[in-house]
Amino acid sequence: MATFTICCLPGDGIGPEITTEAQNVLTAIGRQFGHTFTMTDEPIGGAAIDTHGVPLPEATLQACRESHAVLLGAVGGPKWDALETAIRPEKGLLALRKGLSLYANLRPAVIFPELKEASYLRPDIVADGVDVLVVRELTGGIYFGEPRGREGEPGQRRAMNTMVYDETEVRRIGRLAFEAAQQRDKRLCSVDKANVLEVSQLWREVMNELAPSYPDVTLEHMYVDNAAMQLVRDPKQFDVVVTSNLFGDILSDEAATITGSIGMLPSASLGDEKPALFEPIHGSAPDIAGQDKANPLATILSVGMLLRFGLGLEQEADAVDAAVADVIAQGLRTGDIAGPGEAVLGCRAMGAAVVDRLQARKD
Ligand SMILES: NC(=O)c1ccc[n+]([C@@H]2O[C@H](COP(=O)([O-])OP(=O)(O)OC[C@H]3O[C@@H](n4cnc5c(N)ncnc54)[C@H](O)[C@@H]3O)[C@@H](O)[C@H]2O)c1
Ligand SMILES: CC(C)[C@H](C(=O)O)[C@@H](O)C(=O)O
Ligand SMILES: [Mg+2]
Repeated sequence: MATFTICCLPGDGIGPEITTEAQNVLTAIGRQFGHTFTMTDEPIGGAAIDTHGVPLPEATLQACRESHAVLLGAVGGPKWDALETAIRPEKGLLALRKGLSLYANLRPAVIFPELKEASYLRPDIVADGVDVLVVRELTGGIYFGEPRGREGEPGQRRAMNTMVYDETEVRRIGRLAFEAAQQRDKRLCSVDKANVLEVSQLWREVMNELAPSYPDVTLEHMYVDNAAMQLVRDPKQFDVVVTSNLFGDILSDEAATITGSIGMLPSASLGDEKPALFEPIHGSAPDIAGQDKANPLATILSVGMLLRFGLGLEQEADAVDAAVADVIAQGLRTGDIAGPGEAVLGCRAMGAAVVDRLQARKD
């Protein structure tokens, strides 16, 4: 029994809707296991631009630093699309990840047995299940490299981003990925573009240097273009995938096709220090915002990761994962994972169903 401070950042679009459901699950876990989760909502993204003029107010970053873990909904949306890059809502999220030194983003793509029909992949491909962990480097690469910006001459606009990795940055994400593979099926695939990019050649060298320290793990390398194809052609060949910031962003959205919906993919962003950050991999889904249509399960599964990786509460995390598995097994579906003719629940009803299952499992 303990008291934990959780800094919640609902953000924009569907962010507040899915965060509310995740907070209800956390409260239910607290009731069940005798913990107190003190949750405070802080502004980030477009919502913070509207109220504070910046996407990551200093007070938000400070509140995150003073918490045991951070739970984020999503940021961004058309309302802020015309803003210059420096103050776009997404900038706040990137500054938060960098500000908390969260260099490792774990994105598990697991197919629930009852959702095989919802998968975009052929039935024979997902028949035996799929379980891939994408380990995405999160605070380096082309997202943060210098120089960046706009230059050029009249009549010829030019823009620039730079992909940079230090060996230290590659080594620390590599270690984490090897260790993750040791806990799983002991297969690590490092994804790069070493046939073209210097940065990828360094990435590959460092991964190869690490390999002898993990003799139980099989390391292979794959070019990102091939990896994008193999992920949907034969996802079972992958156990843990480690890759750079941009490649990981793209491949993890692609991995969502395996599970049936991006609304099912949670994530944990970890550094060497606490607090860590937990968020669904999807965005603010402006097309369905405010309509009670969003799937809250990616955010609820992120609460599971928060309990496991952020607070070290394994049993509590297992309870969340089991409750989500139960509602899926019961046939409860939001619109994004519903098959033809299946009844569709809203975001609130799906969140409430998970809370009910937690209660039922306890009784
Ligand atoms: N971590 C984040 O906060 C994050 C991540 C990705 C995109 N974004 C931002 O979100 C905004 C919209 O981006 P986008 O449209 O490219 O990506 P998106 O992930 O928001 O939406 C892509 C598609 O997936 C659907 N979708 C997403 N989450 C869903 C859920 N929980 N339930 C059901 N359907 C869901 C949407 O309705 C949409 O059709 C942009 O401003 C983008 O920069 C933020
Ligand atoms: C919103 C954007 C900055 C973000 C990213 O690219 O990291 C998002 O796509 C994600 O996957 O979390
Ligand atoms: Mg993304």
